[in-house]
Amino acid sequence: MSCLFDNILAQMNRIRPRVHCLTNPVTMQDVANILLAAGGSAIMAQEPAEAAEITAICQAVLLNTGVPDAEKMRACVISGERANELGIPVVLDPVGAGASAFRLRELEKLTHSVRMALIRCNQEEAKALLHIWNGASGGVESGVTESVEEQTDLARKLTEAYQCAVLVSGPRDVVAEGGRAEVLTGGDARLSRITGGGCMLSALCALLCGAEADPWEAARTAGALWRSCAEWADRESRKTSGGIGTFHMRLFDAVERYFYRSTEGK
Ligand SMILES: Nc1ncnc2c1ncn2[C@@H]1O[C@H](COP(=O)(O)OP(=O)(O)OP(=O)(O)O)[C@@H](O)[C@H]1O
Ligand SMILES: Cc1ncsc1CCO
Repeated sequence: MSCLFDNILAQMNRIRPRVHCLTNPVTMQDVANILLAAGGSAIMAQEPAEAAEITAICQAVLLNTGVPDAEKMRACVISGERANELGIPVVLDPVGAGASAFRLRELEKLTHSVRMALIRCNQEEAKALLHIWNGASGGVESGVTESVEEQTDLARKLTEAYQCAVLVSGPRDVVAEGGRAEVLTGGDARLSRITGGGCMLSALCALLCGAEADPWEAARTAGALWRSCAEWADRESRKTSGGIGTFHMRLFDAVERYFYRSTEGK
């Protein structure tokens, strides 16, 4: 499978993008480690006074709005605006967008100020961003799992509304941009039993965007390989009768295996 993605992976491993992550404390360490395992690196900085400066030394920006507060959201706008000025790709992970009015209002402000290269979200978050969600929120988990047709329709509407590539995740993922859409299958359901499965996927999308990949290519590559990683981690953990903790750890081994290439002298 990875040979399909050799060019994009070679490019990422040559550039070794540094991603400015405005992320959430729940998954911050996993996000930093998954980027290192894949071949890139992370810098987490969310003080508004330094956000623009840190953005300028990175190849991509990840705006993960889990655990939001007013100052963090201000830093997201500053970083995103600077990235737009410098032509640095911005990936949005609107964690729990449908969970509170505050989140949705702040996300509206953010998306009005910053042009995203890619939005990676679950199905409830997609509906919230489209203002078609008024059900009981699943919090940061999705409160909705649609049919493949409905999920594809959701992804198409999101790409149209936000004029960027999108990856709407769930039991299967749908990547969409402009008129095209692709469904990614496989993977392992245990990915939804650890926290941060989506946060890490968003980070991998940002990493590939930072390797000068087209956001559509970045999303379908990260999405497909992340599913392969989950399958591999599932197989490996079961060999030693490992449970969900072993699965979590094996995901990092899998990302090294599927994404990382050592480069001479490094
Ligand atoms: N039932 C499933 N089978 C296979 N893969 C799944 C399943 N559910 C989720 N995934 C995968 O898990 C990853 C996380 O997707 P999910 O939709 O759970 O994101 P999320 O809710 O934003 O996650 P988090 O907030 O925990 O970071 C994606 O790669 C997704 O495709
Ligand atoms: C559990 C949780 N709460 C806010 S962010 C987060 C991690 C999953 O996005």
